[in-house]
Amino acid sequence: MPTMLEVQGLGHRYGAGENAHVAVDDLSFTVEAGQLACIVGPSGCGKSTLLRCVAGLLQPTGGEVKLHGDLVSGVPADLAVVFQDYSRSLFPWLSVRKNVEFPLRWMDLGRAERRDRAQEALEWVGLGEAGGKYPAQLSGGMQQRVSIARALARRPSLLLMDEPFASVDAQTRFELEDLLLQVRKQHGSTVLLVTHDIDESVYLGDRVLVLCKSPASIIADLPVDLPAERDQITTRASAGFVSMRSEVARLLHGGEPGARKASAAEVAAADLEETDTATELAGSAARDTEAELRK
Ligand SMILES: Nc1ncnc2c1ncn2[C@@H]1O[C@H](COP(=O)(O)OP(=O)(O)OP(=O)(O)O)[C@@H](O)[C@H]1O
Repeated sequence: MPTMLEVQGLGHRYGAGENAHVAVDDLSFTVEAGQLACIVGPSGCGKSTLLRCVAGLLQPTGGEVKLHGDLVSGVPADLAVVFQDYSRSLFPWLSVRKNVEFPLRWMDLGRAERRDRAQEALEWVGLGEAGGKYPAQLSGGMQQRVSIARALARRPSLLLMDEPFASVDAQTRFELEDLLLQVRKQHGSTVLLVTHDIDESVYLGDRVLVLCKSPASIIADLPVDLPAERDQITTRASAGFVSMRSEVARLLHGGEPGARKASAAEVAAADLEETDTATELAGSAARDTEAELRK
């Protein structure tokens, strides 16, 4: 696959002199077209700063970012960002459809095509019937779906997501994660997603880039060796998932990269945990379904 994104020696320092704060330091990686790469790191390590530099929203103080080989010096037209806080990124006075159409005004599209694209993107996220509503009439999870539709309507080459599911409840989070996997499969999207949630990074990613504490730099770049088809119950309970999750957790807690391979005993323990977790998750899914049916 061709390289979509190249980040080379990226650094960002806020302020100057005695008050300077280095948030990102000499960070390099590439993302191939069609890949879903997750960046995981502790709170405050510089994840959002990194993403803002990649998005062209912030001028890095060192290094460079290239999209399709072109230097990023402002927000590229074929890049879209989904932020954590949907309540601040949607315009409350515009209908859902108008919110999705809004960024299309800066593209060379007629009114009818803008409307069609917005409707199509709303259908991709399961909100084809909600175009006439206003954000306040939707749940938090639905509002975040609108934000995702708005990003997708631009048909970006690269979708950047900054903690996109951190402001919704656990059940909605699972639904939105699966929505992302489904959209990504249908459209072959290239995604760079930042999260502090280890499980989410392993569940979603083809690759997990682990960042160290501030200033952000990459301590490991791990391929996720799990089947492409993922499922909230069986994938999360699988031995491969459990082993990968422990590895990322170990690295985040200061472990040496590449120092560990799962032992037979650990895999056996993970298998036992797999059975317990699967039972627990199946029970919780059944309780949620019952609660839904009682409504
Ligand atoms: N505008 C700013 N001016 C000065 N320092 C800043 C600014 N924005 C962020 N920082 C600092 O840079 C560091 C990295 O911040 P950043 O928001 O990128 O981290 P993060 O990993 O995304 O955090 P979180 O996971 O909590 O959202 C933090 O120490 C933060 O206080």
